[in-house]
Amino acid sequence: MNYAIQTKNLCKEYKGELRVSHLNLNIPSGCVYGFLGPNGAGKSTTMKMMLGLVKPTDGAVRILGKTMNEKNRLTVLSMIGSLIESPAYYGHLSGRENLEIAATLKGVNKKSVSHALEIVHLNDVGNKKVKHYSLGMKQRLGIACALLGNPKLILLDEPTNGLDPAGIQEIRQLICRLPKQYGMTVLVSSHLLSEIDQMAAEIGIIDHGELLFENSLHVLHAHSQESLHLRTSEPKRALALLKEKHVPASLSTSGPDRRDTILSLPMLSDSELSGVLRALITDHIEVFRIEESKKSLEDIFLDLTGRSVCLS
Ligand SMILES: Nc1ncnc2c1ncn2[C@@H]1O[C@H](COP(=O)(O)OP(=O)(O)OP(=O)(O)O)[C@@H](O)[C@H]1O
Repeated sequence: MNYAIQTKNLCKEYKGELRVSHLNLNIPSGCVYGFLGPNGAGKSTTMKMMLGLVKPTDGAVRILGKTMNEKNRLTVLSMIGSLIESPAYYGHLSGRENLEIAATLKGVNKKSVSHALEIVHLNDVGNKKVKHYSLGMKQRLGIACALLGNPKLILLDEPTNGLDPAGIQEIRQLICRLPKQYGMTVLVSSHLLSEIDQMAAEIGIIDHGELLFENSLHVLHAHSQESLHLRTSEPKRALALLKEKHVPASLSTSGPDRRDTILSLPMLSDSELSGVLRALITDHIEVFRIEESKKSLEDIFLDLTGRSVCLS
């Protein structure tokens, strides 16, 4: 596989504490990679190390096939765009003028300003003063700035923080378009699994500086099969009966004091379920209630890693 970023044993220590610990990330090229973790997990520190803004205590960062070192740092960084902290703008200048200044500072052709404004859908308001922009527009301008010079890779640290739902939606759609339309790799961090779920193909989950999970989102979802839960008059006898019929079933408890014993089954087709119900009723077991449920991504994550992380 082709990787846009790989980190090898990447560590950062602050005041004697490892805040990023032996991180081995593998970020495939041409996708949106969601870098997830609760506040303080070490996401920003990791991204800053990728951008050479923070010096690793140990380990290495490989970007677009090159292991970053003092000699090649500037060449490597010229291939990356980033939005790490809230961008600062000149409010009395237009979005376009702000980008032109950024282009000059970056040594990028000013022609790329129009293209960047187009990608983030700000071309209509490019000549408006930034002080009149909404927060969402300012954030899109920040992404436009990251896009100057057509980088192959962009790093966005919590780009939807503080935005209203409409602004979040705009940024999300914009991020999803970047790999498809422009062949870019996007590394986007968030503390919200639900948000990453809507835009990333690959995810890495970090907590207390350690990588807990890295895989495609499909793998998480593959574990999220729906299941059926039956409340019956005699759960134990129902379980035995279904086992006899080779229906994979199990018992679990629910309710306020966990007093209700529930029969859980994998999702069945209509005809399979009607067969199960017929067997129970024929055996004089009453079925009071049937519910369908789907595991939340947090639950799946807990099953996979044995660790509970608050990502909602
Ligand atoms: N310059 C610094 N000096 C000392 N400690 C730091 C420094 N920068 C970050 N830390 C600590 O490192 C840990 C990871 O911080 P980091 O900002 O990377 O987390 P994060 O996952 O990006 O979370 P958030 O979204 O809250 O920024 C935190 O405990 C933080 O206090």
